[in-house]
Amino acid sequence: MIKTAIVGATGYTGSELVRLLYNHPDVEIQMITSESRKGEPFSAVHPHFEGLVDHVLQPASAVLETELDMVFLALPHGVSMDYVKGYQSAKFNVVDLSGDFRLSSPEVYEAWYKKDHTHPKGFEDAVYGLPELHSAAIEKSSLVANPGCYPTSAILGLAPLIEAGWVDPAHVIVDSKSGITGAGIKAKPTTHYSNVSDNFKAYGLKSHRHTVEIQEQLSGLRPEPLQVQFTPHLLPVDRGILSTIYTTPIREEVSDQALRKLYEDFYADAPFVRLRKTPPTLKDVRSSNFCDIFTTYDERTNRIITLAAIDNLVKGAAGQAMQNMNLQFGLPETRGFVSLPLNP
Ligand SMILES: NC(=O)C1=CN([C@@H]2O[C@H](COP(=O)(O)OP(=O)(O)OC[C@H]3O[C@@H](n4cnc5c(N)ncnc54)[C@H](OP(=O)(O)O)[C@@H]3O)[C@@H](O)[C@H]2O)C=CC1
Ligand SMILES: CC(=O)N[C@@H](CCC(=O)OP(=O)(O)O)C(=O)O
Repeated sequence: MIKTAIVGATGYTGSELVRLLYNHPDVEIQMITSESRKGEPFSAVHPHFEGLVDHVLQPASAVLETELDMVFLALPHGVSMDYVKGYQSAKFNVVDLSGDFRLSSPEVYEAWYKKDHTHPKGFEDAVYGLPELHSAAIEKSSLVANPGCYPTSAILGLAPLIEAGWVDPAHVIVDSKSGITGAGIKAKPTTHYSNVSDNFKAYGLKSHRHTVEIQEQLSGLRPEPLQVQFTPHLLPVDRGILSTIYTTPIREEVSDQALRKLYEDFYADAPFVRLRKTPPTLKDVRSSNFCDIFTTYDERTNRIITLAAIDNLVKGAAGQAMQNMNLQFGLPETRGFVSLPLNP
């Protein structure tokens, strides 16, 4: 059994990790931590786990005093980096759900996150945890930087087109919409009920930190300079992301049939990417680890439109983290995933 700790489990991704790991046949949830609620049962914080997961919440400092094989960090960015620094000589594997080690260098991080990085060495060790692109490196890594939710949908939607050189890399437009759990559990004006309910808005224009994450990952697939215009939006739903991606083909022959073949070949060994024949909806992937993709060519405008849908808490966070853990421990990527999409 993989003895596992979840650090920061009073938040949304932490509790989602517990929900998924509970059903994993090779995992024993050894420890769940919280600073703000330590000493209370996990199920007192998340009552839907009552009678299922009643572990007493430990302080995160207990991680280093316990025999563990696996630690998930479900902490805010800027907080995770110090934990990773403290785990340098530990024997367990780590998947960090924050953005602290996803980018190429501390300099790029500091430019986009507008904060200092306290553990630059982590960038040398961390592997970007998108299994569809980096499974071989993830298998060998003890520190995985789990991707952001928006980047997961955008990169999976674009990777086949970029790698094949089918589209103009200088003009890629990613228009994404996310449910409110993407913003974390802490109440803030932007997540206030009356600001979200019956409303819809764009935010982070020109400057959202996921722009550089998407750009860096896609740039690794192709030598030409790549420029992404990324605009996130907040939907009045609790979970789910739908990204609508516009690209301009630079090869002569593009058709729906050719696009389908390109994506099928690229994702031949990707069990969680479903190539859809119709545009996916959020509920088609809700609660599952699927990324559903639909792509089509519009002859009138000479554009390719690609849609990618994920559950931000599953494929966009906790599910992807469990998929990465499976790879780190030499298990099939799909091991332990039992939840089918929840629709309605
Ligand atoms: N929500 C999403 O859809 C996604 C989130 N992520 C990333 O995953 C990480 C966790 O996200 P999420 O679960 O949504 O976050 P939440 O805000 O819901 O939870 C974070 C938890 O971290 C703990 N924590 C420890 N130290 C601090 C601190 N100094 N300030 C605030 N909280 C602290 C808190 O628990 P306690 O105080 O009890 O210890 C809190 O419950 C983040 O880095 C986020 O960016 C990535 C992809 C998608
Ligand atoms: C709806 C919403 O607010 N979403 C978050 C992104 C969530 C996520 O994946 O963020 P990390 O890169 O920090 O892990 C945001 O835009 O900041």
